[in-house]
Amino acid sequence: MAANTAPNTGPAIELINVSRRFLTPDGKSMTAIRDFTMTVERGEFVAVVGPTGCGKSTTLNLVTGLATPSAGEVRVFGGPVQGIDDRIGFVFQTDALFPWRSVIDNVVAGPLFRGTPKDEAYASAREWLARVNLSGHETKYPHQLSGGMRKRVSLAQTFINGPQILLMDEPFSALDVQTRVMMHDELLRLWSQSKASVVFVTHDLEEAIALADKVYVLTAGPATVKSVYTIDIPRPRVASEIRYEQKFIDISRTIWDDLRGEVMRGASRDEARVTSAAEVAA
Ligand SMILES: Nc1ncnc2c1ncn2[C@@H]1O[C@H](COP(=O)(O)OP(=O)(O)OP(=O)(O)O)[C@@H](O)[C@H]1O
Repeated sequence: MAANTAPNTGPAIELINVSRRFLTPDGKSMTAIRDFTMTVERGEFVAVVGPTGCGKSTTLNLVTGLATPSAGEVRVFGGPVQGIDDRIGFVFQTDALFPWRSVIDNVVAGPLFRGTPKDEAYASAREWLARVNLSGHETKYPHQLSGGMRKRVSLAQTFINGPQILLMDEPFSALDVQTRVMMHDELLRLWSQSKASVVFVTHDLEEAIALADKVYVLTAGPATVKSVYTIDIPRPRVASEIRYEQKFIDISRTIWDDLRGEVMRGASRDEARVTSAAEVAA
């Protein structure tokens, strides 16, 4: 496979005054993101929180190239976004596991696709499965695993490719609370060894604070950056414990005071939409 010749300077990700508009089914223009500016430094963990439907996933799609900006500029390692970039890995809410493949065959898929020799690829997959505590489960199929185990397979499947940027869109939101907190510690451990730059989209403010170096609070749509908070809680962090610390509670209260207004604004707009739709239908 050809070496990646994309530029490799500057911060990991820059969104500079980006706007993104979509056409609605009735032909009107709808602005999902407006004048959005965000910088993710190399090795930085950034969390993005905001009301439902405000435009969080669209920011990730702009980085992957799945969406193109209507105005402004998106840069990855100093260069424009051009097609699929093999330096970027993803973990989404729904698993991207092939149900017909065993656990190890799911994890090995990336390296084999990139041309890694078979023995080497399988050795690496076994190693990554050990790192996410799934040794002994290699030959099982996804349907035989719990939600948390499937998520750990997803992490191994992503980290095995050595992504320099990791985009995560509500990756743990389908898990129960206890499993989710365990996954936070798992993710922090893998991330601290990988030095990847992360953008983690979530509805869960506590999750954002426990994991991130910086938390971006977005406005109710169209999404703009309302505030950016630096989370000065030292690392390594134990996500399952720091949420009981006074400093964590104080940070949560400050950011929630800021976010609450946007959540209420988003909710009252949704309500108005439902009411007017009901009026049209009546
Ligand atoms: N391809 C598209 N075509 C038309 N509209 C779109 C498209 N993608 C997103 N939108 C709209 O843009 C807005 C923002 O969507 P987006 O999925 O980015 O929000 P979100 O904050 O991630 O949502 P949620 O919190 O529900 O996950 C929404 O109103 C959505 O309907």
